[in-house]
Amino acid sequence: MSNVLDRPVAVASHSPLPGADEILTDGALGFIAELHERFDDRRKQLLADRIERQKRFDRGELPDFPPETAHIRESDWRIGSIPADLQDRQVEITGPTNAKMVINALNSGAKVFMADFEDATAPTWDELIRGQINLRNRWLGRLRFTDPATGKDYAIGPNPAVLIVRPRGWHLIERHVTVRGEPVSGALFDFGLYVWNCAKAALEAGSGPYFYLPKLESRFEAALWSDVFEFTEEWLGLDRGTIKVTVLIETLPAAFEMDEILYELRENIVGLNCGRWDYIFSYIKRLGRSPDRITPDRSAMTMDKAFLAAYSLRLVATCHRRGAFAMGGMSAFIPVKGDDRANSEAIAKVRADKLREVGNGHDGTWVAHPALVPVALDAFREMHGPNQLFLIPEEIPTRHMMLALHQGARTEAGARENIRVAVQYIAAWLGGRGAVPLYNLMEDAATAEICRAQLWQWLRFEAPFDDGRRFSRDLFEDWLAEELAALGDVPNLKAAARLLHELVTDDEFEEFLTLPAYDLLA
Ligand SMILES: CC(=O)SCCNC(=O)CCNC(=O)[C@H](O)C(C)(C)COP(=O)(O)OP(=O)(O)OC[C@H]1O[C@@H](n2cnc3c(N)ncnc32)[C@H](O)[C@@H]1OP(=O)(O)O
Ligand SMILES: O=CC(=O)O
Ligand SMILES: [Mg+2]
Repeated sequence: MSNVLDRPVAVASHSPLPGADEILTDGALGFIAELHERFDDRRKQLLADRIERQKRFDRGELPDFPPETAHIRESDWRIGSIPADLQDRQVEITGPTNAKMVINALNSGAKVFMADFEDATAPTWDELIRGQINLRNRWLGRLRFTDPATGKDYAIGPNPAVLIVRPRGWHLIERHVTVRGEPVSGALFDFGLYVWNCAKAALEAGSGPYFYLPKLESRFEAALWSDVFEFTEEWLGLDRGTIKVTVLIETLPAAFEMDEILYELRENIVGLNCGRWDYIFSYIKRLGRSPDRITPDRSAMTMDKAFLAAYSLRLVATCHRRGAFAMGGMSAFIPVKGDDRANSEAIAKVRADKLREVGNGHDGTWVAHPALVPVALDAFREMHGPNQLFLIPEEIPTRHMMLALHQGARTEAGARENIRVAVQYIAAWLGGRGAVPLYNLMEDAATAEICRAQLWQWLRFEAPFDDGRRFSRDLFEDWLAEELAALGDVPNLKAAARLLHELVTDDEFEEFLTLPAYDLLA
């Protein structure tokens, strides 16, 4: 069902969720319609530009620092002010927006909670709307939850984490809201609804409308966000620069425009973050058709080596020169239940990852689970202060280092793991869950993208494995069938397997697995 109003706004909703009418007001929908009318054509053009650029990468072009913006990289300028409650970003917990997790994350002892409508969320209408209601309730001081399974009551305690919201990337649409019959952008919907409903309440509470921006590919995409913010601040009567954002550098092209992204967003930006999982995915996606860039097993691509190490160091150097925070990223290890030894090993790996980030000069990091907050806080105590903005590394990784491929084997175990993880993750996503624990690792949209992208790349080149075999269509079909049989009766597994099969065997590389998956999402 949809209502098309004259000043175009349309909302289709499956079920009347309690509280939805309080956030989906005429004012909020009118504002989202304004965002759509003003900015959606540009969004679509920028997505088309990504595809054009991909054609050049496919012909062998490699990312480089744009010559036309050398003046931005070479001149001295700094970003605008950073609010008091964003000065200490040492440990940030991330997670989906359901009430229990929001409350647990706010109470976790982390400095910041990033409420995620992107990698950790399967964007069903109910999940999105409930998430927005929960975030608004946080600012209205009325967020509560009783777990029906345990009867336990949840409420926000003293000193909650600072709230930052991650809207979806530019590529996704929100099909339940249309303007002149066209679905609006998921990013503009998530951003618009939150900022409309919560900006003033957040400011009154001494915080502000803070966002993480995912999956940007260029300075032009940053400039689009900047214009969205300028318009929003004017529309809502906020001072210029009230909205504050941290941009994830999680695509290979964006890593070559970090200065430019900071510059375009200088009124609103406070830092960059190493979104390592999408970054690996982007490396495979953008350069994956080159036979000399066939990646090794996912587990061999670690942050201390090759293109990942180079980009972390370059991000620190770029940010600190401009007075911006250089955030680390997410270690995928999570606590292991019922096995003390495996748990200690997982914790030790997280600690080592966080100490590496401190050593690289990062100002803070991400964790996926409340039990990891003290581990990361302890590692970041090594910084001897709330941040390391004063630290400007002298050696800045070169273009060559930024493109260096990880070395390592491709193995049957690695391929089977990619199949198992991708298929189970897609099944969970189709069931409405965007982050899941699998084999003692946190898996979300970004990590699952790596799995399916590697399978596609290996199949395309019949990549050699360590045992002398090459990864062929027959092997893929056999291993997929065997892994599915071993998994047994998992909800949505058949649909997930069909989608994975299509993604891996198609000649074309699908930009995001969540695009075809969204068509299947109930
Ligand atoms: C690549 C990227 O983009 S990373 C960012 C996106 N990804 C994420 O945000 C993932 C966040 N993490 C999670 O979703 C979860 O921790 C998972 C899926 C990895 C693991 O989930 P589970 O195995 O169900 O967690 P587990 O059972 O250990 O949870 C124990 C308790 O901690 C809570 N918890 C777990 N993770 C979180 C979290 N990230 N935030 C808040 N609370 C959490 C649970 O709600 C549960 O609370 P309870 O004891 O009150 O019932
Ligand atoms: O969003 C974070 C990532 O690693 O991807
Ligand atoms: Mg990501």
